[in-house]
Amino acid sequence: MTQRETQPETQPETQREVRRETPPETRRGRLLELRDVAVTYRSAAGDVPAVRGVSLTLGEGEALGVAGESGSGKSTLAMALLRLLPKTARVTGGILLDGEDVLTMSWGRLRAVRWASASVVFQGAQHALNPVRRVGAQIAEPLLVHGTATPARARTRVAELLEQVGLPAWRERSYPHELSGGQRQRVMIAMALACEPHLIIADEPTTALDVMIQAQVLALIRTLIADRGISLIMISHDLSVLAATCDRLAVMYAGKVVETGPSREVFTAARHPYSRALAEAFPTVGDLASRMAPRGLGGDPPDPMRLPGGCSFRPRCPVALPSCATRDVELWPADRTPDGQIPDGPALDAQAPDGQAPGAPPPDGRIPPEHARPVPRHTAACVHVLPEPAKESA
Ligand SMILES: Nc1ncnc2c1ncn2[C@@H]1O[C@H](COP(=O)(O)OP(=O)(O)OP(=O)(O)O)[C@@H](O)[C@H]1O
Repeated sequence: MTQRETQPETQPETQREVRRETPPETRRGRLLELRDVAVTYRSAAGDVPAVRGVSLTLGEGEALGVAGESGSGKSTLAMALLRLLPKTARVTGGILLDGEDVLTMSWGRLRAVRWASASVVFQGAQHALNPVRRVGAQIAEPLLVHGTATPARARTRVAELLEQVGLPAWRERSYPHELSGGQRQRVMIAMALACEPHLIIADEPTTALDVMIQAQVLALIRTLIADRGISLIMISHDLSVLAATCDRLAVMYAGKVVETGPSREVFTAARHPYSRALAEAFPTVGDLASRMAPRGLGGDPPDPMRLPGGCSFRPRCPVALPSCATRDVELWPADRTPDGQIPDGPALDAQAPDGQAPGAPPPDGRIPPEHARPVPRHTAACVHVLPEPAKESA
């Protein structure tokens, strides 16, 4: 990077940094609603159920992180949002963007929606950018295709966009191979911003970058979406990156969302055993012990064509119960019993004093014994952590 190139302001990052949830008053309404979305690929070997009944909502100006291991269906879900999947994919359910169902809109309408209402930052800008076109022309393309700018205005706009993503205007004449990985990713972000969309879908936007550049690009994304009130769906296998960038997290396993919630809660006090394992799989920067011995996730994700019955995570789950072989994990709010009743006496959360480690019973014993379960906050709500679960015999 040359002296003339400006870097957007970055702040020191730690992998355990967790973004505070967007205050409710900044959310003006619901931008996106997924209703029971399922995606099945047809393949020579048979049908591959890549996404299995996902229902989610995204508020205006909200950032949602979708996490999960490789093969959990994150990219398939993200690409389904703008019907960017190959023809072998069959998508069912409802995808309401600004109240319009993406799955049933005409191709003409869909073309208008892409870039202008919602745009995508693909993983690996090296492959997403056209190698034989100057980056300025590529950033200008959505503006010209959508008729939102004349060629002269598009040129000015390209210079503005490059500056906003921390690149000098003269870079518009560069070809992708003349840029570093981080600079190419900035170009992708400039393209995504060009038509001032309401939603940006970022699929692993920093995966190919080194840690320092990753932090810069994440800080850039955070600043740009916050300044403009753009909603974000960010896909990553790295829960810590998502927790630092997004208001809410959705954790996917074997094509299903197994847990959603505010980033802070899902990252530091996950309820589902898989989310907990995923959060623990990443070392904490500054915590030598966790770096020396990061707790990997044992076993492999299941083959979507051969999913086990009941809970798909059961074969890898450290707290599986015999009943998990026949039914999925149920999560319920920490202040509710499994049948939805409010338990007698104050709930664990209500009683935990400030500064108290989540879930640890306070030393003064103010929590009635029946609520003081020795499990992290909200894991009290998970069927797996009710007192002394009987381990399934091998
Ligand atoms: N075109 C396709 N045809 C058949 N199966 C596919 C196709 N694309 C993806 N799959 C399968 O769908 C499942 C979900 O894949 P997907 O790429 O959405 O997962 P992912 O969580 O994004 O993984 P990664 O992080 O590795 O990109 C996987 O089992 C994958 O093999």
